[in-house]
Amino acid sequence: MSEQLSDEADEHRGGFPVWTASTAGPDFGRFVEAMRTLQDLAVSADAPDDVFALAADQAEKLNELLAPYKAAEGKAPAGRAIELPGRGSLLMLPWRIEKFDAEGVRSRGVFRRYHLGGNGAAHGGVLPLLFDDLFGMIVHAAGRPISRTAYLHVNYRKVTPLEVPLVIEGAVDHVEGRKTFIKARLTDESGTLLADGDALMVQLLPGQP
Ligand SMILES: CCCCCCCCCC(=O)SCCNC(=O)CCNC(=O)[C@H](O)C(C)(C)COP(=O)(O)OP(=O)(O)OC[C@H]1O[C@@H](n2cnc3c(N)ncnc32)[C@H](O)[C@@H]1OP(=O)(O)O
Repeated sequence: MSEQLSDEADEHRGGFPVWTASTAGPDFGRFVEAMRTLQDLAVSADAPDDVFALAADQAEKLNELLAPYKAAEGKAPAGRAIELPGRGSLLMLPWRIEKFDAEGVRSRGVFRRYHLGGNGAAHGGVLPLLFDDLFGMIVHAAGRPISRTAYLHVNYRKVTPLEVPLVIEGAVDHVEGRKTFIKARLTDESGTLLADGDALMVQLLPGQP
């Protein structure tokens, strides 16, 4: 990430660094998808111990392969590969953005086995992650200065299923000075409301992390 911030940029970015999109090659996307499947299997496999021993050997080898390439924040393609689900970050939900403009942001995807909470439903903790990431994008798409979430409220209206195509959409509700108030809804493809949320994003002051 670039550390070269002009005074003018600082007014709109607080102490936030400048980000650039990743130019990762095609195999990065394949790697991320394989890792997502591995996450699904890591939380669902019921294998004999000798199979887990082999899996551990291979996972340790993979760690050895990648460890020399560990980079500072903003350098790795994860999180910056905007063409990939979840921007290529395993932390993010593997959803794809289909609308991104000043009127709002919409993305689609599924919760996978990795996101299981209990009795077939998505874990309650992953919904705020989905909403918070969307809220950050909404602020950016609306052309608001870089802001951080001051609060985030999620109403769980129905249990959220796994492996079912879902859509989340939200927009700026209103702005008061440094404060951007945002609302969003998570539905299934027939429009059934699963959760809705709202947040306050506060514009960073110059130098604020
Ligand atoms: C391409 C790049 C895209 C980048 C997107 C970046 C997205 C990043 C998203 C996140 O960072 S999420 C991470 C989780 N959030 C945090 O870690 C934020 C931690 N908290 C803070 O950093 C500060 O509390 C914060 C910057 C949010 C506000 O601190 P300030 O000292 O600058 O503001 P202040 O406390 O004076 O509050 C400013 C206004 O907001 C109001 N406010 C602040 N927190 C509030 C709250 N929790 N509830 C209600 N109102 C709140 C506060 O009352 C006040 O209202 P008024 O101006 O009307 O007086």
